[in-house]
Order: sequence, then structure tokens, then C-alpha cells
Amino acid sequence: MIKNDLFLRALKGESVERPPVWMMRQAGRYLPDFMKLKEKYDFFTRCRTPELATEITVMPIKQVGTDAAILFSDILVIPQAMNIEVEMKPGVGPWLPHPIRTQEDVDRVIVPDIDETLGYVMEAIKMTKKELNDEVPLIGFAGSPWTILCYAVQGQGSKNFDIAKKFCFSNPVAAHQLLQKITDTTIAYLKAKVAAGVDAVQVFDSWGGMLSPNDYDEFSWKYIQQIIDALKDEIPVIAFGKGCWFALHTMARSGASAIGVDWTCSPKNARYLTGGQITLQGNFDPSRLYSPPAEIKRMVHQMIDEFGKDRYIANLGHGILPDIPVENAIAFVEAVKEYK
Ligand SMILES: Cc1c2[nH]c(c1CCC(=O)O)Cc1[nH]c(c(CCC(=O)O)c1C)Cc1[nH]c(c(CCC(=O)O)c1C)Cc1[nH]c(c(C)c1CCC(=O)O)C2
Repeated sequence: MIKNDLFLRALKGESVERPPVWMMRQAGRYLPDFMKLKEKYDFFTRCRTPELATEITVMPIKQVGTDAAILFSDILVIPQAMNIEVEMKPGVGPWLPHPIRTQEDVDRVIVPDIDETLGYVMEAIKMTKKELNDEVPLIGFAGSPWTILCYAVQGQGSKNFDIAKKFCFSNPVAAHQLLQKITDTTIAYLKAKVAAGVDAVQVFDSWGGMLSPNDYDEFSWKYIQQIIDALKDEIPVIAFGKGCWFALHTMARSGASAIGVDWTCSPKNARYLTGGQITLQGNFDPSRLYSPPAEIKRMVHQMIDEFGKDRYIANLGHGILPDIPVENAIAFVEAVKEYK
């Protein structure tokens, strides 16, 4: 039994005293204690060392007071396990020295044994669950197959992922093979996370909004739906797509327990597009955490009024930015806790 089960109750659609709150990318990034660890250990060492991953995962619970923890890791551990080299270059971000560009490249991508390649993630989950001591639930996550393809093909972050789109539209057969391999790996990975003890999972489709609605169905949603179908009877699934308001109607009928929305869609419109029944999560503009704490609190209360306190998980509309003052992150969380 989890002591603070607001998040799990909201996922079930139960009525709650106040909405639960957590922040996407809350583990690491803006916390001074995280910065100290960052100086000592490179990124994938932090991911692969269960003691470090655990320490970073619980930081925001202790220091900011969120109602759920999200495991410190990265969506790019999946391509790594699939035989695609991924580096994290300080100041640059993800860097893939041999991006996928041809059918032959796709043929070399493997669907790995999860325990062999990603066992360290399961160790981190078990250690984190012990450390959390059932105070709050633990969220596991994966990137959407499309978002992983974006990095695997582009080879690095991008404003428009033009090379990834060119690959999909000029070589759709190879693209779909790659997407299916990523999907199969992701399903096995998330099932292993469930077995290791996570209480919910979120699929991040960070770059779904790069696609037209039709291409979104074909290259992204189809695969997210497979993941939801495979997981939904075992664990609550949250589907988050950045810039994917056009797909909210479809997402709401997918079997996911909650749908994440970004700040470009108003709460009212998000409720309308999803039919008013499903739990929604979001959608504070991460940049609005630069506002003074009093203004953050006013805006958070307005956001909750607009979404309604039930079937709602307060969150940002995308990840917290690295230079947000900790006091402002705390003000965001406190505002939700003070909501009456
Ligand atoms: C697209 C994406 C990535 N990673 C992730 C996404 C989807 C969510 C989103 O859209 O923001 C997801 C992610 N990445 C990380 C987490 C762990 C949990 C958390 O932060 O709350 C999660 C949930 C750690 C991380 N992943 C990364 C860092 C920063 C690098 C470092 O700490 O050395 C952290 C804390 C590196 C990373 N990883 C990625 C990028 C683009 C970068 C570089 C830019 C940056 O986010 O700082 C890929």
C-alpha cells in the first residue's frame, strides 16, 4: 500500500481531496544537489549506477515535495540496448555517431534481451522502491517509438527532425521495420519495469507534434497504441504527446489511464477533445516557472479551476527547464497542495 496514493487514485478517475502533482523531468536538471553529482559522474554512469539513479530519483520528493517519483534514466537507453551507439555530449545533448539511414542499418538493429542489456534499470527500480518506502508511487517511462526513431535517424536533437522525416517518407518500409523493432523492445522493457515494481508508466512522444495528423497516425500513434494494448491490463499508462492536441480524441479512446497535454491546448479544449471522462495531465508552460512565486501560484489555481480537481494530475506541459530556481518549482507544487 502506497501512503500518498493521490496520483494512483487520479489515474483511476476517483474523486480526490486535491489533484496530485509531479513535474516532467523533475529528477535532475535544476536541482543543485544534482548539479554536484553531474560534475562527478557522466550521464550514462548516473543512469547505470543504481545508487546514483536512486539518489537522483528521490531528490525531488524530499526537496520539492511532489506526489510521485519518476525514475532517473533516459529514453535513449532503449536505442543503446538495440545496438545503436548513443553518447551524451555535455552542452550538446544526445549524439549518435552512427545514425540509422539505410535498410542495412535497420537490419543491424536488434531486439535485445532486456535483462542482459537493461538489467541496471530494474536494479535501480528495486533500490528506489526500497528508498521510497511506499511514501509515493514510482513512475517508469519510455520514449514513443517515433521519438526514439527521431534520435536514431537524425543522430542528435533537432528543431524539425528533417532527416528523420526524410527517412520515413522516402523509405517507409525500412522506417516501419525500425519502428516495430523499437516497439517490441519497448513493450518488453516496460513489462520488465512493471515486474521490478513501478506503479505507473508514461510514454513520452516528445516529437509527435512534428508530424501531420495523418502521418502521426501512421508513424507514431499506431505504435503507441500497441504499447498501451500490451500494458494497460497490468498497469496504468499515461500517454504524453507534445504538440499532439490533434490526436487527443484518439488518445482518449486508447485504453490509456491518462493523457498528457502541453500548454498550447487550453484545459477546456483538452476536456472537449477527450470527451470529458478521462484523466488529463499537464499543462503549465515550463517557461512560466520563471514568473515570481506569487504569480505562479495564481496561475496554478486558475489551471486547476479550468481542468477541475478530479480526473486531473497537475504537471507541466513539458519538462522543467534547467535554470528554473528551486523556489519556483516548490511554489508550483505548493500551489497545488494549497488548492481548495
Ligand atoms: C526527448 C527526451 C530525452 N530524454 C527524455 C525525453 C522525453 C521527455 C522530454 O521531451 O523532455 C526523458 C528523460 N530524460 C531524463 C529523464 C529522467 C527523469 C527526469 O528527469 O525526471 C527523463 C524522463 C534524464 C535526463 N536526460 C538528459 C539529462 C541532462 C543531461 C545530464 O544530466 O548530463 C537528464 C537529466 C539528457 C537528454 N536526454 C534527451 C535530451 C534531448 C537530452 C539533452 C537535453 C536535456 O534534457 O538536458 C532525450
